[in-house]
Amino acid sequence: KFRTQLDNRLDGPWDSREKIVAFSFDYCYWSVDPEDPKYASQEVVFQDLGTSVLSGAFKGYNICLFAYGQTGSGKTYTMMGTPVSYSIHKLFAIFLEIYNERVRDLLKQSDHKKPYTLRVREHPETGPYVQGLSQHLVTDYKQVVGLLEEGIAKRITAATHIHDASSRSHAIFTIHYTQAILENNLPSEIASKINLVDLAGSERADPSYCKDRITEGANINKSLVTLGIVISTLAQNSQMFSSCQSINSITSEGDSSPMSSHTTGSVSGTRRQAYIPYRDSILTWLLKDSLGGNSKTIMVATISPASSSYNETMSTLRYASNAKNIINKPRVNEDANVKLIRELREEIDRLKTMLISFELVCINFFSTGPIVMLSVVAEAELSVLHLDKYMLNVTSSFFEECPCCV
Ligand SMILES: Nc1ncnc2c1ncn2[C@@H]1O[C@H](COP(=O)(O)OP(=O)(O)OP(=O)(O)O)[C@@H](O)[C@H]1O
Repeated sequence: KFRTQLDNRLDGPWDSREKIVAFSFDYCYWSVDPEDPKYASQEVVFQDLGTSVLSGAFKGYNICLFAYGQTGSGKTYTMMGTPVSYSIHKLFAIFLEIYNERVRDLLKQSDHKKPYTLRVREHPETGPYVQGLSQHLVTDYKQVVGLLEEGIAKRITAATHIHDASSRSHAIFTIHYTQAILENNLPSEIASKINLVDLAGSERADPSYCKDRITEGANINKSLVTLGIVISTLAQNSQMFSSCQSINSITSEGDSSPMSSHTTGSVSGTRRQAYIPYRDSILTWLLKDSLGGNSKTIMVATISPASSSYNETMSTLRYASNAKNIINKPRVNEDANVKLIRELREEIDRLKTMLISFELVCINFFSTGPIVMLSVVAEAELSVLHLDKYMLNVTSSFFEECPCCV
């Protein structure tokens, strides 16, 4: 549990009352002074978060790790500076930045006289993607680091009041990881992706900045506001969903019939989920799946211990606290055909068991029945749907002829 103590003397020199605000998070790190015994190094952060990212991706889940926080509070350092070494097989990497609501490829050589932007499109099954983004094959960790460094060097930075080399764009580095496996003697593929998202720092508008800097700041703030709305709407929807789930379980406790829980489910279904404005910014559109869909998502909130950063710190903590209420629906991204074959095989096994139990019950009354049914099982290997049909036919004629049923 994280507990922060904030002094609101900043509100005015006359007010020295102490304010204690408590937030709960999964991990909390102190990394201000390396000499401090509580100091959390990059290795510690990696042990807690990085290893779960890698193992999740290895199991076939989409993973997203994104850093949110005030300018200069350590987002890029946390996201990009982790000194990890792990074995990598064949991966594809892409790296993009969103600057002033336009997407740029950070790994493609471009003619600087002609700044080009890429279009975001949405695939009905795989979701939003950037058209024409370069993909890079990587076979070892060194190459991943090389691409990261190359992209970071191309990112647009500028000096802010707090940070000399502040990132003025949101950056998304994605690793597509495909594993070929043999499951139940069937060749299969598990595809996952790891999204590392380094957001541009939030900062209050300063009228002393030049026009370009103000436009940049306005775009950064606009997309962070949209991200905030998306996160809080997703959190509300998730809470509504879990409260409906608990109402369902209470209602269905008194009635054991499967229909009753189904009916309650449809009642809860009538409670409308709020619309999520993903497409209001490129950032939220591209992170659609990571924020409220098929992804295990970790948010790293970076804050400054300076009392002058009180407002930004509170805003970041509220953001992160809201994000914690979102319930995502991660699933293993396996080959759809292999999944179907596995489910059909399971169904065949289930039906075979049913047939055997029929055989045991009726063997005394209808000696040829089991033979007929076993031949049906052989056919069912070709099509389970047909087996359902055959079963109905066979069992109905079976009972017509069965002496005890006549
Ligand atoms: N835990 C840390 N230990 C040591 N140095 C750090 C740590 N976190 C950040 N820094 C240093 O602080 C400076 C700012 O960090 P960083 O660039 O990561 O901030 P940021 O939040 O990404 O800023 P912006 O949003 O403005 O781009 C960098 O020089 C970085 O090396």
